[in-house]
Amino acid sequence: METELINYEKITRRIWQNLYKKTLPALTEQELNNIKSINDEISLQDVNDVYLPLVQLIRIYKKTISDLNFSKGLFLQKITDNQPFIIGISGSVAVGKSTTARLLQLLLSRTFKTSKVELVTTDGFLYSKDELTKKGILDRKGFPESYDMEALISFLLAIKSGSSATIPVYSHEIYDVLPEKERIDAPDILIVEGINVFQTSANKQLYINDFFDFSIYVDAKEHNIERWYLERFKTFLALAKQDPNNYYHQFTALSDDATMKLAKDTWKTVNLVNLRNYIEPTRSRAEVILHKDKTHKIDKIYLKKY
Ligand SMILES: Nc1ncnc2c1ncn2[C@@H]1O[C@H](COP(=O)(O)OP(=O)(O)O)[C@@H](O)[C@H]1O
Ligand SMILES: CC(C)(COP(=O)(O)O)[C@@H](O)C(=O)NCCC(=O)O
Repeated sequence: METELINYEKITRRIWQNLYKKTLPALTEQELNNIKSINDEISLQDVNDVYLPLVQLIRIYKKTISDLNFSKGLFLQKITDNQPFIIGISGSVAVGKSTTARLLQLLLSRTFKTSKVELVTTDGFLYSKDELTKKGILDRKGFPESYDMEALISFLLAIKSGSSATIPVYSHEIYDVLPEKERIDAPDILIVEGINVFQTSANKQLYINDFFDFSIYVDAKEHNIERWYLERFKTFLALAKQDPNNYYHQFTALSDDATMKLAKDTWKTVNLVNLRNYIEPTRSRAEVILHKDKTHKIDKIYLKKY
């Protein structure tokens, strides 16, 4: 990885944690509880050492972009509307994108108290199971062709121009897109999380990246991500045990060995192939790469130099 990332400043955790000048007040008990409710295994040390400096860096980007837009307006002799600040988060299936995104949403809401911070995941833009079946790509779920990228771009266009918009919602429980949509009220800050957010759209006129004011890639070694995928699979099965409507319910009758074999096969033939061919190649589009060790602890941070 080192040789590929020559345009990044590599920052050790020890250096990074000292970049935070403690201008934000310490987290309250209530805020710590809220963070724990996102994922009770989350390390609060990571929140202090890694996420608070990250929020401070985002604050710098936000201010710089807002100043630039103001100056552009002066140049054009036009009053420009305040555009929402959009953050993209990518990385492998099961690397911890949603956990990172939800934590960031909470920390940004706390930092920008008067701002509305919304979070969307691109899973909702997957074609439905019926559509994937019709296209003959049901076994390609998560690959670029399985997403309606045009719809994702239309959504981002609406939000960037200050409008509200609706998004389709994906459910891991039913393993499909839900019939009802979710309304996203014009936010001040939007976080867009998904494996495909640094990929190009089919018509290539607009890149999703063009909408991002800040971007993060969550990274880890393949064998660690595989383990997290298998552990999450087991959690999904445990939750599905009492619920026959849950997609994972069908696997709860299988032996432990058989379920683990199934999950390992899915990882190897679908998600790992996707990671190597389509997700990891987009890593260098991120401003910041957060690298996690085997315990989910962030051990290295890379910040784009140019
Ligand atoms: N910081 C973290 N600390 C502990 N466990 C985590 C952390 N981030 C993710 N996980 C666990 O790793 C698995 C994958 O995380 P998730 O956020 O669902 O990944 P993604 O959205 O990338 O698919 C889940 O089981 C989650 O509980
Ligand atoms: C819906 C997904 C493409 C998106 O992944 P996420 O990062 O949200 O976990 C993925 O979870 C998935 O379903 N992959 C297809 C193969 C599998 O069942 O894991």
